[in-house]
Amino acid sequence: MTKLRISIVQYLNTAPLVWGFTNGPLQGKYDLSFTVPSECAEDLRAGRADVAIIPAIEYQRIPGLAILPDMAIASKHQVRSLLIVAKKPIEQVKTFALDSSSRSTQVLTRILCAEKWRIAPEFSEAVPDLPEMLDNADAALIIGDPALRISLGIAKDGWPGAPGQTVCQAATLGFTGSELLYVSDVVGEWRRLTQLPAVLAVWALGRELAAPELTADFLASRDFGLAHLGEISYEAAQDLELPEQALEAYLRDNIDFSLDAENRRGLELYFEHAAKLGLIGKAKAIQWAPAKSAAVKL
Ligand SMILES: C=C(O[C@@H]1C=C(C(=O)O)C=C[C@H]1O)C(=O)O
Repeated sequence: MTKLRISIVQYLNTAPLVWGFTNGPLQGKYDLSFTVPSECAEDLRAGRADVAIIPAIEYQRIPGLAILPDMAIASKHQVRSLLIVAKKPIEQVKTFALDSSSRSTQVLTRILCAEKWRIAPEFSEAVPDLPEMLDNADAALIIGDPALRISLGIAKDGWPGAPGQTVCQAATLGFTGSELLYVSDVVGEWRRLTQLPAVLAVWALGRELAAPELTADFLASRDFGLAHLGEISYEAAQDLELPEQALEAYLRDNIDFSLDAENRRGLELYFEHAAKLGLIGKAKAIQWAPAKSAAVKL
């Protein structure tokens, strides 16, 4: 039998979800590939993958999908790896470069601009290179490990600005075209707007493939990952050349790997806002893949 193909986000935040597949008892069972979130969605849409972790908004844009229950890349209060970096206070921003690896957070950013900051900047997409983005726009959205690296840098050298913002010298982030940069955490801003968490990514697959045994493998892989956060952080610290303790704190405190009731409410409200702004059609209800009644422990 050929192995199911799984398309996986290459950032650290997804490592716990797949640790059972990459470093645990389910190693070798599936055919794994790693890329940025926007490409994971394209892999599923184009049939290059059978299962993918997709930006949550893409569930609304790709027909015929089911979502695996109880798991996600979500964040309750502050995420640290989804950042808006602006050359001026956010209310004055007129041009905005959006990380082309992102789909979910691009939409969150547009919602925040329209409904929180009441600005209507001109948006463009760009590869995640902060100095280049800020050479061409007043503000930039950057996601994933490159954003986490920025967060860890400004934790040392920045200072608090307006509520939820950090201000730093532009030079701290390797940018010379302005004196100060204003950094906002996208989940922090979303939480202040809605009092709810943000769900960034979900496991999705074609409905015909959804089966309790498959859901059970993904849940078991996630639980195996959560039991090995120390090991995951140790390995990531070597790869990313970032401090192990800070990476472990990020995985424990900033990322939430569940789809609990509060996260599901956050996700539904997000779909409603996106539909209201015309970024998706009318939001469709979530079709869940079936699960076994009791979790399996690896
Ligand atoms: C928390 C994050 O969430 C990611 C953000 C995504 C998006 O903006 O489309 C998609 C997948 C997630 O892995 C992150 O990458 O830092």
